[in-house]
Amino acid sequence: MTDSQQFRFQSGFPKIGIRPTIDGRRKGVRESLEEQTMLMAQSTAALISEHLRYPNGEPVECVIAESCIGGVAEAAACADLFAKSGVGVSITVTPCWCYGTETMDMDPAIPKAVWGFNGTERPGAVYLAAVLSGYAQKGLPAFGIYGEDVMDSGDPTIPQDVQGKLLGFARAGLAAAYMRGKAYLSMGSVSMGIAGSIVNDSFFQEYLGMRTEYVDMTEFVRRMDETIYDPGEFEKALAWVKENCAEGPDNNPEEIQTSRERKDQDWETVVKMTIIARDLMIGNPKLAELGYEEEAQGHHAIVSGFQGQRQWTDHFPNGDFMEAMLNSSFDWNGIRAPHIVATENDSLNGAAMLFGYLLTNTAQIFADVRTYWSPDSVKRVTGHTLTGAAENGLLHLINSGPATLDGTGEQQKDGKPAMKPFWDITQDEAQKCLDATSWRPASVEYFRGGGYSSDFLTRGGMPMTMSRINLVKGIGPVLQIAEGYSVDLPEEVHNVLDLRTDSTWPTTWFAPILTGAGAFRSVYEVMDQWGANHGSISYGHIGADLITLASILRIPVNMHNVPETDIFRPRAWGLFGTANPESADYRACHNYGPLYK
Ligand SMILES: C[C@H](O)[C@@H](O)[C@@H](O)C(=O)CO
Ligand SMILES: [Mn+2]
Repeated sequence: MTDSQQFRFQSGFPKIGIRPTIDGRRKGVRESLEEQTMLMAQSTAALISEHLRYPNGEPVECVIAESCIGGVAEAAACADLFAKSGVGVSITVTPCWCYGTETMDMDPAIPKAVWGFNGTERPGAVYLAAVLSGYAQKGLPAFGIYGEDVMDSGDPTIPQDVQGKLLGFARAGLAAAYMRGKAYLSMGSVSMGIAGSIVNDSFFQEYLGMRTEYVDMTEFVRRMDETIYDPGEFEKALAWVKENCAEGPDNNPEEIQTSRERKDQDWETVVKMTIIARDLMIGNPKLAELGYEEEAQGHHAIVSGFQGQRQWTDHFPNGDFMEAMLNSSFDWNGIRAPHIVATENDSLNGAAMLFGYLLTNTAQIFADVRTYWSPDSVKRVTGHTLTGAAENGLLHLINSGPATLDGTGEQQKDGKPAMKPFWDITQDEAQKCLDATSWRPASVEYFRGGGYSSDFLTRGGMPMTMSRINLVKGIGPVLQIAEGYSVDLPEEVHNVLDLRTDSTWPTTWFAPILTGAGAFRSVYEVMDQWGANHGSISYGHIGADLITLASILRIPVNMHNVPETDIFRPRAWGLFGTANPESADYRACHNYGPLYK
């Protein structure tokens, strides 16, 4: 990892705190349980560190309480240790009965779970039920975990179903803990009246624990004019771009095409914009060496958005190259963690991208949800009958070039197209993503200031999840989720459909999985129920993790196609009703309110 990457992660990562709770009765009971209880804590920590990684690729760290927790004094000592150690998520583990309210984790801002060993020699699951009733009574949502099958006392293994819940909770808890205290950086203001780019400080502050930072786009002009960037990096980047970013044909009517000279100048501008946007987000120690200590600090941004349209793009090259490169897992500095940047400053799509990124450590595709192509419409204009995952119709996901180049699908997992965490991406795969992308001179009617849009076609067969946050006055944020697949169309069919729209932009053909109910009755219905013009698309079926994260943040989910058996929310959600989990979710989120209010 390069220095600038380390610098970016300098504020460190939240740890997972493990709390082994125990029956406090000495002279027999406690002594007989110490070893088994501590072992549960150790094996939980080992499971987490083995399977989960931080955004810089290092294993997630756990902190185990110094002693088992048999009562309030030990609970308080553990809370002190956790506060000192940077613990952001807690998991309580026990094989036995313990005293509920005396041993519980009382910190309201820490996502919490309890694993009660399912044995019958000692009643871990009875403690679990008792302490969860305490959490419900005290308004502190907690996740409850116990295995389906009864185990023998002293069995040190973690059953598969318990592993799944521990890891699912830990992934979502860490995502919530990591975004806390970071910033959304709004570069510019509202783009073309898009409501999601009215960056809402209450949403970020109260639901995500984040700041909102705002810079005017004139800051880019100042930094370009006054050379407030690393000129050495600029030269390196420009040479790399000439080598690796092939310019595609100009699609503009001949009379409005820009000159070669202007196009070359645009390349220089978009490369500078990319470096500047990154420096604005995370800072750059190099700027301090150049005499710009304040600028070197950056805005502590974990996600940003660029207004672009219209004032900027009416005069300067558009933000597509900058957004696409920052969102990708590689650039002239090599393979690295993606930066999360929302186009058109759509901060609500940016927040969904952030969720997807923190849950998977992979890049996210930003796209317009542009067109529902029914099987009949495709047949009418191309003569082609849609089959396979696409048989019920397709959504055309396409925007003016901000999508991550990882979205080409040129990386592989088990020989199939994939998007991977940066530490699993090979040089060859990064190169293939670049080679599959051409940079088309921007459509000048839309973008008077020129620039370049990335043009690629996502490979089919990737499991994908599209999500989006919408703000509803009177409710607050709600999350929508659609799991599905990217789809390959025969080349001539793709060309006919793509040429009807802006063919200089990247396309993902997406087929949501239908369930036959609600918004997932049909592909048409999914498009019709989408709450805004944009979606964030993640590799993999991550709907269950998104639902767990949303419940931690008290954001209700208004549509999803995740199988009910995969859904994991705090135990108290069931106390709001069990026959209709969707409306119970709304009532629970409303009851608890935002996590940081
Ligand atoms: C060029 C156009 O303004 C596009 O950028 C527009 O279709 C959008 O992406 C709206 O979200
Ligand atoms: Mn858009």
